[in-house]
Amino acid sequence: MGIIIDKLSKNYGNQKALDAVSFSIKNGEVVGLLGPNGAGKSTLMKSITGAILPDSGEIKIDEFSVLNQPIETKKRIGFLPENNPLYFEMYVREYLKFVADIRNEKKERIEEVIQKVGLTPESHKKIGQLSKGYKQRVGLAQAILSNPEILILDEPTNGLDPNQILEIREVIREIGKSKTVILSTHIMQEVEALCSRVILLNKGKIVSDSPIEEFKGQYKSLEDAFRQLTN
Ligand SMILES: Nc1ncnc2c1ncn2[C@@H]1O[C@H](COP(=O)(O)OP(=O)(O)OP(=O)(O)O)[C@@H](O)[C@H]1O
Repeated sequence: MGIIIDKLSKNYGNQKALDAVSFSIKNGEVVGLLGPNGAGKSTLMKSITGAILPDSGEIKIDEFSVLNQPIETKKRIGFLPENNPLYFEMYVREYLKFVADIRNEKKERIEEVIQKVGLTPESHKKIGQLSKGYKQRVGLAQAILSNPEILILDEPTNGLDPNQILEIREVIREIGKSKTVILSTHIMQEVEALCSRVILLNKGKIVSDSPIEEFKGQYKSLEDAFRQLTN
């Protein structure tokens, strides 16, 4: 059970984005996916969600294949993409109802997720009127709407101010208690605060995969590890 990734490769033309990446994740793990710009993190995350197709290799979610049983695998995943695409003209509840309708979720779930991500004080507004931190909460709300087992969060705190970073982190920590989470970030403190395991990608390959304590034990700091392994 969990996620199994086997020899996953993806090229964009001549650009190798993923090069025979293999690893597995057990249910309940919170995995930090690190790597320099262009390392392949988003490509890996989008491949797990089924949003893009790999050139070769296989991904299984529980016993289901992302390629051959996409409905089963998509049901199990909540995804917050990089840059959090949202409909700015929609009101918060209108948007979440739209998502709930697409996914056949009960209306009651909307109020539950609004509360869970701390959106209540701003939930009467149009999405375009929200601050970046609150927009991010809307993105998280849609990701957890169907109560998925797995959450994939692509740079969830990117561009937020320090207060909002801490608040969103707290929301992720709370949600992550009962889910399998893969999150990408460039903020090392975020990995320390949230993750039990670190996978470091460089040029489409895994250059390190270990429990956070082990990873930290081998280097002076996470920044030091990042520099040494990706330079
Ligand atoms: N649609 C695309 N067409 C062409 N090349 C792409 C496309 N998407 C990604 N790439 C390339 O594939 C490589 C991996 O990109 P990817 O976005 O997965 O990296 P990343 O680790 O998420 O980077 P970042 O930290 O900057 O978000 C990069 O060289 C990127 O330019």
